[in-house]
Amino acid sequence: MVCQPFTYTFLLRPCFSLRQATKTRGLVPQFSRVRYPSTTVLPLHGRAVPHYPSSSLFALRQPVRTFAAMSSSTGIEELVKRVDGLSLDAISEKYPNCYPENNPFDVLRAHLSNILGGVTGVDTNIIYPNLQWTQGLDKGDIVLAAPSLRLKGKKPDELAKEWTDKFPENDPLFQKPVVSGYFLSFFVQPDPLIKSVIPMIRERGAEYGRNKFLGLRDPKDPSKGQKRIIVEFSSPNIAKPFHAGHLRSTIIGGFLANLYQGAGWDVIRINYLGDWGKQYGLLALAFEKYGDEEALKKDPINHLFHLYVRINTEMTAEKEELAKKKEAGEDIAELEANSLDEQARRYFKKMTDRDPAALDQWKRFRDLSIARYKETYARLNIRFDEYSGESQVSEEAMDKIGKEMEEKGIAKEDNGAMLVNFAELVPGKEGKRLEKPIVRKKDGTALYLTRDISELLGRYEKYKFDHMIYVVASAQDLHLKQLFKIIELLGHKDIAAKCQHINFGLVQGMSTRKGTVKFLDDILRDVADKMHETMKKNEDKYSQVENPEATADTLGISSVMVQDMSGKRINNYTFNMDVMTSFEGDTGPYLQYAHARVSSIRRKANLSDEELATADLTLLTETHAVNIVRLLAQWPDTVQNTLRTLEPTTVLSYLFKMTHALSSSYDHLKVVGSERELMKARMALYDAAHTVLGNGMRLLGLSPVERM
Ligand SMILES: NC(=[NH2+])NCCC[C@H](N)C(=O)O
Repeated sequence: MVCQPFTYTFLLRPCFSLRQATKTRGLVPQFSRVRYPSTTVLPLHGRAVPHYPSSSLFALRQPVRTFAAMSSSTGIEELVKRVDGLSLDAISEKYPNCYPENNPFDVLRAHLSNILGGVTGVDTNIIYPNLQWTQGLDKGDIVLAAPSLRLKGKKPDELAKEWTDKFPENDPLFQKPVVSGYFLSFFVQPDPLIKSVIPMIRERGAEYGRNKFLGLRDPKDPSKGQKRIIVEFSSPNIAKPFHAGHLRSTIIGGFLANLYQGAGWDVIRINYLGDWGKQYGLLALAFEKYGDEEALKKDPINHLFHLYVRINTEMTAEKEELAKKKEAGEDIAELEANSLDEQARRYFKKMTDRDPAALDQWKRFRDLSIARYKETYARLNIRFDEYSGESQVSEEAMDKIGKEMEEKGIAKEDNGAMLVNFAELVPGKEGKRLEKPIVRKKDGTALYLTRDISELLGRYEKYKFDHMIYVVASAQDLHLKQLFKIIELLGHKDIAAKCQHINFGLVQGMSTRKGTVKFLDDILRDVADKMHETMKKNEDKYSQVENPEATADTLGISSVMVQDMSGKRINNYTFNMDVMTSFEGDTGPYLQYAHARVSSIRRKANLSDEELATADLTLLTETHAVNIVRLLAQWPDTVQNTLRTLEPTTVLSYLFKMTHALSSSYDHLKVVGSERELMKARMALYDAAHTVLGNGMRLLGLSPVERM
């Protein structure tokens, strides 16, 4: 299997090499292309006094006010108002793709750029995208690599020192930078950060981390509506096992759909079932022979699978038999004409000819299977807007496209079949790499690729999407490349450009305890059982859990999902039930435990919302408390960065950083047993952490548990 190289040069990492430093273009996704004229900033003993021209462009840009009006922003105002002349509107006017109402780091970067503009003499819009994340809190909150500003003449180390000396002594938001080589590390002043971030999280709740403006068609004018994205994922094949590839597609696709939804896109989730082809003719035959109505209704997925396996075994035996006879010189023409293979072909022909009885039968299989899939997806917090599938692609549409491909010289006849010889159509190596796929068989039937071509264009007709993501294993890299290229060759370069294949590696060593058949339900049941056993080991705790089965189920699902999301998508990983269900290490159960623990502190503290809202946050002075807040402040930026990496691990690594900071803080920041005011302040902090952990877990598709 050919794996695609991983294309993201940096994820959460700051630029620690010069090459990276000069290559990376900042942390904010460049969704909107609006660029604003650079403005004059006069640093005045740490007070940046921005000058904003009132050009007609700004007169047009009303949304800033709309943004502020749409979100209650008292928390973030706490941060902004510390700096004279700084305001939310001023920040979003000056810096592109900046949403300070949603993101404390946008405020911090804007203010820091304003200061550094004066200190370095470099345009603030060049500085802003070069302000990077740090590798850890000990390295600061923001880092700047001096060479990234591309000033000629002086050595980067010297520049870094010079800038540090010039940096204002008493800046309200930043301490003096720390220099190491040519890196300047900036540490945020704790007080304004704590007083803004905790209230901000309280105000925004589940919205903290979301940014509805990113998905607007025109960020300047919300009335123009949202951008639309189709996420196609899961896409199992009826009557065949739901294998690891489908599981990964389901997990990653569900996450991506949530991610875009949180960014304000109009998200359409499509499940493109494998439900068409000769094998479904064979399945129908099997049902005629051995089908059992009761069994079908009770467990359609398993029943159909067993029929499918049985008839396939028979068919293979029959084929061998025929081959032997043929070798022995017997005339097998008649036998062949009545073979299972031939019967299946004829049955499928009836289906494509829309024979009502044949179609009815097949539709029943499909509907019953979908009903069952839906139950399983619900356990994973997933629902689809559309169950599409290979069967839903119309023969007429495919005929039409087939003719068009022929007319345009894209598909050519070859031995009765139609194929696309990419080597003749696309110059260079790419043409060769795309190979020579068939789009019509000799007998006139369409193929997987043919159906995908029609389906893609049909979806565009129907949804006019701005973007479409296919979450499919990297084993199908070639298939999707061929698909997108054909769309392009058909003259739809614009549509092809909107399509993206999100691929992923293999899962190794996955089999259920009872056998090797890997239906999603079986996998989840096995993991839940295992989780249940683990829970039972701690008798004390176990006796306190109200509904251990349900909790074990949720924990089991979290185990599978977290293991899947731990590495980069393209990496293969080994399905290891012992590792994933352990409470040690960065696992699903550990993440759930961290969340439940904060809930339990809140229950024990027994403080009202009112008490938390009015807590005196100046009492949070310990390094542990400050560090938790620094991490909490990163959450919206992490989500925004995830829109660029499209990697669940970007979110997951953040969440684990958060859980580690929490677990090391408990001894230092006791809630129960502390003096009342301190108790309130600390609980307000932990409550904010609870919100952010929950938001992150839900974004990944997990169901956070309050007790376990
Ligand atoms: N549009 C697509 N081809 N999506 C992927 C479908 C995956 C296919 N059902 C399989 O199991 O391999």
